[in-house]
Amino acid sequence: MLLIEDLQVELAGNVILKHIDLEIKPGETHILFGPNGSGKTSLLMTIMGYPQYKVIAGRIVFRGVDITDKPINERARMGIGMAYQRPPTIHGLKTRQMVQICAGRPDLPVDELARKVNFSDFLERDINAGFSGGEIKRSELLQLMAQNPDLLLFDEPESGVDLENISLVGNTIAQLLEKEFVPSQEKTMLQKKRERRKMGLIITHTGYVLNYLNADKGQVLYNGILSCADNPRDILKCISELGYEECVRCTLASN
Ligand SMILES: Nc1ncnc2c1ncn2[C@@H]1O[C@H](COP(=O)(O)OP(=O)(O)OP(=O)(O)O)[C@@H](O)[C@H]1O
Repeated sequence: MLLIEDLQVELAGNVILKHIDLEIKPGETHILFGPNGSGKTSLLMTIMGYPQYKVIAGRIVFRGVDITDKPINERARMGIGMAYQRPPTIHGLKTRQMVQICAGRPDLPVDELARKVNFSDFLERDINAGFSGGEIKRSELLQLMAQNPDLLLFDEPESGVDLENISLVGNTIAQLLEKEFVPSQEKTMLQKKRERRKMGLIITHTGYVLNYLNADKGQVLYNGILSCADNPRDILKCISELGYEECVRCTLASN
């Protein structure tokens, strides 16, 4: 389980996340909505452990361990992985090598994994060098497939992806989160659902990803404050019809 309690985060002298409480149970996927600049990426980067996001109060607990002060590599080892919105280009490091590093083992069937996300032609290119927006998203997915973490953080995985590849991205995310399964005679759908352990936190503006997986909960981050918790499709409808401020109004009214 991921448990965030009363988290406050400062970036470049400004408090960008205020009193965040969040709980993601094993098997759950949460969706994070919010206007530009509201702090969504900052929340994911803080969970991942980037030191420039300074935790000034509160704590982050992952699988029962307080990870608030733990470095990124240790969090990754514990099973946290992230698909970034704008990952850096690293000249001199081939995509194939990066994928092997993510897996932590040299015998990974990289070519087989790459075929699944239509990325075979990019393995010998330097990581992210000249990749288009959509290619970056598939590269990020490939790295996550290799790492196979228990908590997956996705920062706008569908943005910039063309219509042909959107189902590939959506279905790959569903597979990574163990959402996709065919009910068998031995196990019912409910039994399989209960066995799921992967946790997900996905930032989306468009909500396309909701067409490919069943998300358990949606939340709105507005001005650094988590301000609504509801069915993600209901939140998306509310935002498209009435705007983000309505989510804040709902929260204020219910408190
Ligand atoms: N390095 C930085 N120095 C100063 N301010 C920063 C820095 N990085 C981000 N910010 C600010 O922190 C705030 C939160 O940014 P963040 O990227 O978390 O927003 P977001 O909700 O993910 O936005 P978007 O939907 O546009 O991706 C913004 O006001 C942003 O300008």
